[in-house]
Amino acid sequence: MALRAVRSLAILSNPLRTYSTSGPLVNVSINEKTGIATATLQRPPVNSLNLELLTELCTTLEQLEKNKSRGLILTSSSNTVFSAGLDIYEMYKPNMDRYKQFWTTLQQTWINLYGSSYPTVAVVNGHAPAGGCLLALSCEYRIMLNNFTIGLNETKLGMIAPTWFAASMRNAIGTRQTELALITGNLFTTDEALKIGLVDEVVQSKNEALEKAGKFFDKFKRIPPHARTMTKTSLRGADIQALVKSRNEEMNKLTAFINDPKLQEAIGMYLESLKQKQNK
Ligand SMILES: CCCCCCCCCCC/C=C/C(=O)SCCNC(=O)CCNC(=O)[C@H](O)C(C)(C)COP(=O)(O)OP(=O)(O)OC[C@H]1O[C@@H](n2cnc3c(N)ncnc32)[C@H](O)[C@@H]1OP(=O)(O)O
Repeated sequence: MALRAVRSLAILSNPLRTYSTSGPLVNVSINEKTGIATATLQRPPVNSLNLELLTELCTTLEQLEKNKSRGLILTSSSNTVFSAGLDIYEMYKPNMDRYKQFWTTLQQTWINLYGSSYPTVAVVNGHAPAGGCLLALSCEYRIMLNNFTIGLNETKLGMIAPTWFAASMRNAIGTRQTELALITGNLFTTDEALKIGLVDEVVQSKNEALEKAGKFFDKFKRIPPHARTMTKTSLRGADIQALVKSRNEEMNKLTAFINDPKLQEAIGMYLESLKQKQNK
């Protein structure tokens, strides 16, 4: 908390610096006038989150923090998928060293995004199941285009959403709705998501979403950044601390979980069903 306060106070005195962190999987552009960064996920066909994409995103978020970013818009280069969630191939017959690196990077990406000192908006311009929904939930504000689905559907896949996935959802829609959403593994339509507060606004086009995102950032023009950041930390800090404390324990459980032959069989069948869908 104290460190964050010092860092956020520094925002008041440091001028904005320009920098480039674009990589092949995450394009980063900075609006010179507003200082707002846009990170666009670009791993076709569905922006599934593999180790390489997560590493780029994690580094981008670290750079934005270091450079005292004014804000971040997280979006997708696809017209139909924001992110299909974790890359299922990272969990299917995994190499255990890579698997551990993958989870460590996912955890750190969440810590950086959920706990960022700068304001964050997800422009959800396509489907956002599971890990895709997690990314959106980790932002402060979600603007979604119509006719897509979003939710933490892990139970439908025979998996469990980790506690910090659940905490991110609870932060947005409260305990009751989170419990219902998680046990049913529901994927919400855009309108259903709006109704329960899983997204904040529904729009018809990406341009409209970007315009609304600008209005969200404008709200902070007259708010001292340190007050904003400390308030965010007071609301989200406990969730982050809970993961920081249980990181190793979680890794041990995940390792045992992923090596269960029944789970591997289920993942294999799920991958097959996704492939079959394409053949229809
Ligand atoms: C304390 C410790 C104990 C806790 C234990 C925790 C246990 C682990 C927790 C795991 C949490 C998991 C989180 C996840 O994110 S799992 C991933 C869930 N995601 C999904 O189920 C989405 C699957 N995809 C889709 O529904 C559709 O693809 C989508 C709607 C997103 C897009 O549809 P579209 O028709 O546009 O595209 P296709 O379905 O045809 O897909 C195109 C190709 O992409 C492949 N694909 C899709 N999704 C994924 C994915 N998530 N990973 C890898 N690959 C994916 C798909 O197979 C197609 O491939 P081919 O072109 O090769 O056929």
